[in-house]
Amino acid sequence: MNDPRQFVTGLPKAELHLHIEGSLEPELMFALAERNKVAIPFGSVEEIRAAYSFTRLQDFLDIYYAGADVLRTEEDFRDLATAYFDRAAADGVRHAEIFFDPQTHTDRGIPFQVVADGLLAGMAKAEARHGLTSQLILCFLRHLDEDAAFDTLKAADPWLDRIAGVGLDSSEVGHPPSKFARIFETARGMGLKAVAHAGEEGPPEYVWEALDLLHIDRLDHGNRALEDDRLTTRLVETGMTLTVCPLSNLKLCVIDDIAAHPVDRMLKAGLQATINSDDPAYFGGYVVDNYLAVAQARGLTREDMVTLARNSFTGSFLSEAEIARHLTAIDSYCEAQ
Ligand SMILES: Nc1ncnc2[nH]cnc12
Ligand SMILES: [Zn+2]
Repeated sequence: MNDPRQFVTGLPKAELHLHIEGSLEPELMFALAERNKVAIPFGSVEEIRAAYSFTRLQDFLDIYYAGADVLRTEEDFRDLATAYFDRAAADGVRHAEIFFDPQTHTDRGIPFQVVADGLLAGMAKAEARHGLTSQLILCFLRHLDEDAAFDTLKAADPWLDRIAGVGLDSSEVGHPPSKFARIFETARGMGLKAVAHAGEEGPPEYVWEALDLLHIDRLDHGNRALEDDRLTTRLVETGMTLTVCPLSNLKLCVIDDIAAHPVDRMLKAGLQATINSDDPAYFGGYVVDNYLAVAQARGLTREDMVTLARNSFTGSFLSEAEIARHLTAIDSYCEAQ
């Protein structure tokens, strides 16, 4: 098969870095605004898309939190998740570990139950419809304080058997992982996995803190870890999975040009890099678009793409048996090419 898009689409893969609120496409934003009689500051879908021009993470976050205001009911969260899973399934995603930001909703008066049950309904539907499995990762907003994170974990208590782990997202610089050491310790003590955004805009020191203070199982982004050789060695030696998001890096100006993306340097260094879409509705592409963007810009081989797909399963929170089943599916796919 010569067409790279066809090859990458057919390649079984997992998506490990996806903010479900960041999959809210302008069309659905518009439809939900109408359904819920919520005023939005845009006259058309085109106007919304035209506003998606960012020079740094905070520009994006401001518009992303504003967009989430149209999400009001369980049905809205279910429809949001369903739209993402339908799109992901079309991209050959077999398993997804999705982030959600409960505080973005509870702070607007939307109960945790509405958010969680809506998303879980979408997840069940995706498994029935596409055989696509998924897990939920509850993210704490790092621009808020530790008490707010503890309140959120308490609100999540009845759902903890359906939540795989906790994460840390939002404005990175000025909000180091150390601010959340105690909540991560509590969450890990409850048996939850731990992930954190670090080294996206923040310095390598934040990645060190995520490792040493939050004891993360997976590192979200991690681009700036490459600035520190000792840190890179630590990540390689511990087999830490990095959830890398090329189009996000480009749109948020973490890199100036996609041709400067470090994913092949990461692979060459021995890092367990994976490819993900982060906030696809805002950054102009789903997971296959992200693979293809770096494949083209950095001359990745098919072998590299297979490595990235394999890493997405080995870095997932699936059981060993489930990981082995997906890796066998990748082998069978490659043999059939
Ligand atoms: N790329 C990103 N970095 C930090 N917080 C986020 N929330 C949604 N997308 C994010
Ligand atoms: Zn992210």
